Amino acid sequence: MKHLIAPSLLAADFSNLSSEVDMINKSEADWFHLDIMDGVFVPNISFGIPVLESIKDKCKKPMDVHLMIVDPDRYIKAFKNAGADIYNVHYEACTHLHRTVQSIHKEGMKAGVTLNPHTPVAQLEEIITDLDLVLLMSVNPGFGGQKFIENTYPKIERLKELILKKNSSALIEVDGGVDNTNARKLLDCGADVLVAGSYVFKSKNPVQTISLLKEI
Ligand SMILES: O=C(CO)[C@H](O)[C@H](O)COP(=O)(O)O
Ligand SMILES: [Fe+2]
Repeated sequence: MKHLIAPSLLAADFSNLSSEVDMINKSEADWFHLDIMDGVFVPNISFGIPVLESIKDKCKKPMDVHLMIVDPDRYIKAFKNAGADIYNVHYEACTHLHRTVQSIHKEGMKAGVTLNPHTPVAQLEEIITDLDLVLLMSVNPGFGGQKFIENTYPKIERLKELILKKNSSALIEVDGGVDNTNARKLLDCGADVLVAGSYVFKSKNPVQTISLLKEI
């Protein structure tokens, strides 16, 4: 499978959101990556359901929603109604992860589980066959523009091994500090989806930057 690119709107110009969405629609990007932060699970607040609702009809590609919030179970239906296609919850925020994954699927969304940099992939051993996606954080969640954590490479390899061992079809997504210096190696280690925020939106030509990531 050709790898997928999911630009993170966290780094977009919010005063120009509509044209940023159009830019992604026109580009070779595969998904919209939407970072939801509640100021509790992570020390930052981003945007929420009303913003997604206002762009959902404009977004012509799947909406990959990354929930950096406590108790993500409470908002499964609300985000589904706001246009989410993929509902990515943090392992660290879920007490009854299996039930959460069931609820996400019941709403007709793909279920993703995100791991913070310190959380071992082995924590997913008993649930990996139920997942559509595992998102590995390659920075500590909460902010864009942070430095990529090098331990992500062997972590991808360990996750890939687990996925193969369990015959799971889960995709591996990597999020945080992704750019042209690490993308090739991330794909070689087994990543299927690359999230990129600052690298795309702070570049001179974001459409071209997305193509560059896509053609790696
Ligand atoms: O989840 C996130 C932060 O918690 C963002 O998706 C991530 O940081 C992308 O931004 P950048 O590419 O600038 O690191
Ligand atoms: Fe994210």
